[in-house]
Amino acid sequence: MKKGVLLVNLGSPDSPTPKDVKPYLDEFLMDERVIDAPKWLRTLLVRGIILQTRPKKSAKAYQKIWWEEGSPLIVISERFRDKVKSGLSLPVALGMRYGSMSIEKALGELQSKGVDEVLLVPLYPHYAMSSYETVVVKSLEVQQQKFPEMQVTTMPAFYKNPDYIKVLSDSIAEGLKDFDYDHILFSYHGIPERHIRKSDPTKFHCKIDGSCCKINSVAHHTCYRHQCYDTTDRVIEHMKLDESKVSSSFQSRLAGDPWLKPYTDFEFERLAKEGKRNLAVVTPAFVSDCLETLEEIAMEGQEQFEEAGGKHYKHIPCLNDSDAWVTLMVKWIRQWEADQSLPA
Ligand SMILES: C=CC1=C(C)c2cc3[nH]c(cc4nc(cc5[nH]c(cc1n2)c(C)c5CCC(=O)O)C(CCC(=O)O)=C4C)c(C)c3C=C
Ligand SMILES: [Fe+2]
Ligand SMILES: [Fe+2]
Repeated sequence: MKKGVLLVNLGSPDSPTPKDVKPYLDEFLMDERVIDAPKWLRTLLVRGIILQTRPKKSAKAYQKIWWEEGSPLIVISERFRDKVKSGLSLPVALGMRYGSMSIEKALGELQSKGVDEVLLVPLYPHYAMSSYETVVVKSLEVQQQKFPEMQVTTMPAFYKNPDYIKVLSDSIAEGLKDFDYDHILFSYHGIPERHIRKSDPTKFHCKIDGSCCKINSVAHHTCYRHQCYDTTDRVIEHMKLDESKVSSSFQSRLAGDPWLKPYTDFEFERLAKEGKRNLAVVTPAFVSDCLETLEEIAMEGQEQFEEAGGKHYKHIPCLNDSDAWVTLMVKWIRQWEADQSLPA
């Protein structure tokens, strides 16, 4: 069999205009793992309400961060793919869960190179039904329908892998080199609390009560909240940080039901009001900078923190196409190529 790699990230609209943002948001929010209501209700919510106003608002936000070459998330993911590819002798393709750079096109590219054994790499460190799981389900659906001769192996969420924690910690240390922080906020993308309960295979462990994520359980394999806190704890340990100067929060919520707390925007205010003057923010739920880090955190976050009395603010970039991150991905892929082993 001939091996190849499929990297998958979330995707972006084709351009930062309402005309292109609308179909992208439609595909994204009509995903039953993102808005998990019955189809009739999801259609009513998304097409009847959200898509009436959000494309215009989102397009404005995209315009603030858009690069000459295109969407930062796409451009960074392409640079990452190219660098990973140059460290390997097997084909590497990049697909997006939503938008025009589809998973189908990427698998087709691998097929045209004779690949029939694929390592699927969802570019998310943590498991959530709205990120990692939907990439896996969609990729397997496309494989079964269009490429039945292919075999697919999936890389697990790597949030606690010691090599990943080292690469993340080193990137944070680099970002803090010229910044005399008095607090570091780990801001993760939020999800509705309901999704945590839905993904709990025991159906009783995850109570989101402050302690369940610390008590050992099989539920942690699919508990996004546990995995986020675990990443923060491991970085604290690796970097020997003062625990009292670090906290975690969840950003980017949509209106409606309760999302994971504490909410990042409320934390900016709380930390400033508590007298924190110099705030560093790291966003480890994303491997590539994107709308949610470049606009919501780097731009809006700074404004919110400073308005509440904060003085100095620094967003530490994601791993992006840094040499250390590329080298680690190449190492994981080579291990799979050699003996099928996957990072744990
Ligand atoms: C950690 C990864 C992500 C999870 C989990 C996630 C859940 C999630 N997202 C929405 C709604 C939106 N997210 C949007 C942008 C966006 N989300 C992620 C990652 C995760 N989302 C990324 C990387 C991006 C940026 C994409 C880019 O092009 O840069 C958007 C679009 C922008 C906007 O209108 O705000 C929406 C909408 C939900 C509802 C959800 C879980 C239920
Ligand atoms: Fe999102
Ligand atoms: Fe949990």
